[in-house]
Amino acid sequence: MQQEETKTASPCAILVAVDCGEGVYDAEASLDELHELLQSAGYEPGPSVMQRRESPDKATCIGSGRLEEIRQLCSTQEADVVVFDRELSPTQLRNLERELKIRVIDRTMLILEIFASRAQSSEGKLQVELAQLQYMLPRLSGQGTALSRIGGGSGTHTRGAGETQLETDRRHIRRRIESLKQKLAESNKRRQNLRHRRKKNNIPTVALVGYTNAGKSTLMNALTQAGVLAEDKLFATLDPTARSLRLPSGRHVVLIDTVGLVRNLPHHLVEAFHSTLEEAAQADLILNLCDASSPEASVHLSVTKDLLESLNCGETPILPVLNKCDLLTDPSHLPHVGKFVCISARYGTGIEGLLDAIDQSLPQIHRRMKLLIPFEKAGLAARIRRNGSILEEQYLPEGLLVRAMVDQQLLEDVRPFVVD
Ligand SMILES: Nc1nc2c(ncn2[C@@H]2O[C@H](COP(=O)(O)OP(=O)(O)OP(=O)(O)O)[C@@H](O)[C@H]2O)c(=O)[nH]1
Ligand SMILES: [Mg+2]
Repeated sequence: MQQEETKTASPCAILVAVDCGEGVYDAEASLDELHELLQSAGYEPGPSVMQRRESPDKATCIGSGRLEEIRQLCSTQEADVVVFDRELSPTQLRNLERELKIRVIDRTMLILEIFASRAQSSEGKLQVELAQLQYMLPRLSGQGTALSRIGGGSGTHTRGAGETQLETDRRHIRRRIESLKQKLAESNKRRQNLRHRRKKNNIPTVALVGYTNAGKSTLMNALTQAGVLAEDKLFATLDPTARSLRLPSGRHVVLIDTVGLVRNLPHHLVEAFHSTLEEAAQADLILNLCDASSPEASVHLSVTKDLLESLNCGETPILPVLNKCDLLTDPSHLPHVGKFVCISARYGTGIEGLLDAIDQSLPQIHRRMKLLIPFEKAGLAARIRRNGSILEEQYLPEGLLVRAMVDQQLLEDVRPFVVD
């Protein structure tokens, strides 16, 4: 008996790119990325359609000929969704869904969807929900489909006198947006307090920034496995994406993981993640991690750098870290980025070099302190002098009383001898 053909479990998507010749837009590369984004969102990418035109059609983004082609494709491919590789205006989205009688999403909605499924920390979840609601608010069609997709649920809210369902939904969303903003402001405050505490304790922060899939989390884990991750005695409450790390010099730093980037990151998302990304931009050192085996590595590095610059990273040194070097067959394919470190986070190659580079790239900070050093620890005074300076010294029966500028690297060692 012939087996009945079953449709694959993942929804099938038709990809659409409209190339209007904008300077930096590379339709092919962007479509490839859309392909990957679809896969990571759990879709099955189907055929793609590309159109070059002077400007996007105001009503439907693409021309009527291509629209017909997509309609055909949808039916032959039994597609479930059509994905546009650019942002669609509320009008375009509405018209396209009406014309194609199928779910239509744009690149931004897709990215937001991925973020929503990935967000782990409660703050991350709030940030993504805020971005989604802000994006959807003007795009509500009144049919309730958009809302139900992002978990808002439509038709369940009490309608005010004379209100249409659409108005009710909008009112509900606006209220939720306000409440999300408030919650985020609170957690932002908590984060600021943490940051101040670290500053006071002189603990430098190192931010791990980079394109999605560059290997940031793998690197975080590699550092843990290398045994260099100190248990966080110093900071009782680190947020889930920050960890304490001890460098070979003995200096402690806080390593911050950040949200993965993609080109044309939806601006709503950047806005929602502003405080997190800004924290990264304000770190003492930024590691710009990229997948060195990707032919797009240079683009990825510059997308990240541009974003950081838009966040006023100012004087913060940025160290490019080329990851996945185990996959590199031809080293001449490395992106040209000046000083950089090559590693393989997966195999732990180059991790020591990276830690040394972090040590060297961090600004050397000296701290003024008063210490009572027992005579048997006289060697410590010599080390302080070598890496910093002793401003005043006095011999007491208990030991040497000094006022000194102590190098960051020695902070741990001198801690037991600090006097107020
Ligand atoms: N071959 C190889 N694969 C690696 C290396 N580092 C990471 N990967 C793989 O790359 C993929 C992505 O790694 P992640 O650590 O999740 O990347 P990420 O930067 O945290 O990604 P996002 O969380 O999406 O921003 C995983 O499948 C890793 O196993 C490496 O050095 N070599
Ligand atoms: Mg990650």
